[in-house]
Formats: sequence, C-alpha cells, structure tokens
Amino acid sequence: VVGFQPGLTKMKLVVLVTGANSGIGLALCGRLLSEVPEGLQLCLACRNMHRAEVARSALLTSHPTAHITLLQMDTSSISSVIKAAQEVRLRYEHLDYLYLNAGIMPNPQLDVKAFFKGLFSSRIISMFATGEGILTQQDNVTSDGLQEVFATNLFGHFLFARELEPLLCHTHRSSQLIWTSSSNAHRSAFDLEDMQHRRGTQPYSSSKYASDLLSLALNTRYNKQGLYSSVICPGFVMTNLTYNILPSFLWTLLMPIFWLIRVFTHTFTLTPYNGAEALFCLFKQKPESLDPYAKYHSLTSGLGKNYTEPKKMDIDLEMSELLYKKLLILESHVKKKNSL
Ligand SMILES: NC(=O)C1=CN([C@@H]2O[C@H](COP(=O)(O)OP(=O)(O)OC[C@H]3O[C@@H](n4cnc5c(N)ncnc54)[C@H](OP(=O)(O)O)[C@@H]3O)[C@@H](O)[C@H]2O)C=CC1
Ligand SMILES: CC(C)=CCC[C@@H](C)[C@H]1CC[C@H]2C3=C(CC[C@]12C)[C@@]1(C)CCC(=O)C[C@@H]1CC3
Repeated sequence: VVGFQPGLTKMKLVVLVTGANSGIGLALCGRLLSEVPEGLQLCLACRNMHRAEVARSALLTSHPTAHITLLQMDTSSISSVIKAAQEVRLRYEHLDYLYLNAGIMPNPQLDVKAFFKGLFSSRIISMFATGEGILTQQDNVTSDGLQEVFATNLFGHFLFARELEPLLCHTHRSSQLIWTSSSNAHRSAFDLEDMQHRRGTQPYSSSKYASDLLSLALNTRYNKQGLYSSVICPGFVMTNLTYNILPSFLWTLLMPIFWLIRVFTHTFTLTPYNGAEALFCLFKQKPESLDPYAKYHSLTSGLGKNYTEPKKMDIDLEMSELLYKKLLILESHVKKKNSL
C-alpha cells in the first residue's frame, strides 16, 4: 500500500477524496494539506494508479511531510467499490471526511442553437451559471448493466459510503460526507421512474440532482449516528471534464470573455483552486450547523475573491425518501448478483 503507515490513523483526521488525481479533487487535497499539513491522513481514491501516483508526488513536492496514501477504486464498478471499501475498513478505524467528488460527463454536446437563443433571452445569466438547456450527453452501459453516469457519479459513491458505515457512524464523534454536485442539477432532468436516466439525454444533470436528493435522505437516516451529508457546487471550472465540451483552442480564445462574465456571475470560478472553495469551507464547519436543504456554492468575485454561499435546493423530503428506497433495492440486487 503506497504511503500507508499503520498506527497513524489514531491521532490524525482521516480524509478520503474520490477523483483526487485531477481538477477540483486534486486542488482540494492541496488546500487541505496547506491548512493542516501535519494533522491529516489523506487518502486519494482514484481509478488509475499511475495518475494517482503522479498526483501524490505533486502533493508531496509542495508538502514533503504530508501523509498521503492511495486507494484504487473505479466508482462505476460494483466489485471495485466493494473491494476498495474492504481495504479502507482494514486500514482505518474511522473516517472523518469522505469527499464524494469523482464524476464524468461523457460525450458532451453543446446545443449551439439553444445557446444562441439563450444569449438573446432573459435566461442568459442562468444559462451561463448552470448550463441549463444547452448541454446533452451520450451515456454508456457498464459491465454491471448500469448507466455509466449514474454508476460513476452517484451509485458507486452511495455503495461506498454504505460499505463504510462502521467507520463513519460513531456516537462520540461526527463524520462528514461531502458531495461535489453542480448548478447543472435540475429537477426537470430527473425522473424517479428512470433514476438511471436510461431514456433521456441529460444523464449528468440527472445524476447531480439525484445526489442532492440522496444527501438529504442520508441526513434523515444517519444524523443520529453522527454522520452528516452536504452538497457543494464548485461553479464553472476549467478541468478535464469541461475541456471535453469544446475544442481546446476555443477555450483558450474564450478565456478573456470568461474573466469578463465573472464580473456579472460569480459562478465562473474557473480554476480548480477557486472551485474547491466550498469543499474546503465545509471542512472547517461544524457539520451540525449545516443546512441539509442547502447547496454550498463556491463563488469568485470579479476581483478574484473566493467565498462560499448556501442556496436552498429545489428538493423535497418525500422524493428523497423514495429515491433512497430505490437505491437500497438496487444495492441489494447488485450485491446478490455479485454474490456479496
Ligand atoms: N468542472 C466543472 O465546471 C464542474 C465540475 N463538477 C464536478 O466536480 C467533480 C470533479 O470534476 P472536475 O475536477 O471538474 O473534473 P476532472 O475530470 O478533472 O476530475 C474528475 C475526477 O473523477 C475521476 N473519475 C472519473 N470517473 C471515475 C471513476 N469511474 N472512478 C473513479 N474516479 C473517476 C477522474 O479520474 P481520471 O483522471 O482517471 O479520469 C478525476 O480524478 C465532478 O463530480 C464534476 O461533476 C461540478 C460542477 C462544475
Ligand atoms: C461564448 C461561448 C461559446 C461560451 C460557451 C459557454 C458554455 C460552453 C459554458 C457556459 C456555462 C458553462 C457551464 C458548464 C459547461 C460549459 C458551459 C455550458 C457546466 C454545465 C459544466 C458542468 C457542471 O457541472 C456545471 C457547469 C455550469 C456552467
């Protein structure tokens, strides 16, 4: 196990971040290490161990005394998630923070016609802040027979957290689940009868809306056991995920326009460091003080000042409960199928 030192977990805060080898996840790790360089046991959960090693080396270059371990996990694969959770249970006695950050947006398509229509309408600000109505994706099916976006962004994380219940639920200390959601999470893209989004063209938006609902349901279930769940939105950040949407030369050309747009909408955080603001902010908050109905947004002002702001989510308890029940049914189904 790379960088693993038994005994350390007793005195340090244990933080596990999924999708930690790039973008917002990697920036968060850097920020956490800058804040608490000695008091942290950081575990980078990544699907690709080579990329994980590169990330670990980069973090160690700027924080040479940091304790950083690696964990192989593909959130889209049931067997990988179960195996990773088993490994975590062997390594640690408790987990203080579990950042559920890994995410994909496969084959994104920008609807150019809808975009230009939006430019000359009253929806312009919300279009730039959320990407609503102008982005579609083509989803795939995993070897477990699940929709890939649903499996990667939501279900794999749900299963992982459930498998780690013994490390997360303690009466004498609290733990936090922190989901990287999105402003692109729209109720209109989500259908409880099709929670995997097999039929639609916005699986990304659907998976993020589902994470908002699930976070609420997890709070209902687990707060009494000391486990708290929150969702954040990093804003619009230039990462591998967004670079996929347009050709890279176009992004370079658009950059000055984006700096200008930031003056009007602080949601254009643009850099992974800025995007990680809300993730970092929640690390410092008492989980009991957080609002389970709020999404915590990373925002960056025109002058480049970072801050976090909570905004009420368009979710309700009844729907969150129904989704939770469906996820439990799917969980028992996939576990049976994998003879677990
Ligand atoms: N960029 C933005 O504007 C926004 C991003 N977000 C969310 O932020 C999160 C981080 O994305 P971002 O930093 O932007 O993009 P990146 O593509 O840089 O990071 C995504 C991370 O998730 C990992 N990942 C993807 N699929 C899997 C998988 N099956 N198993 C394990 N890890 C996986 C990637 O690993 P690998 O390197 O192997 O691909 C990578 O480390 C995502 O949940 C995204 O939806 C939300 C709102 C806006
Ligand atoms: C001038 C010009 C051609 C601009 C194009 C801009 C759009 C491609 C972006 C404007 C808002 C962006 C956005 C996202 C993707 C790219 C935009 C639509 C996200 C949907 C990416 C993933 C998320 O989770 C939320 C982002 C919201 C904003």
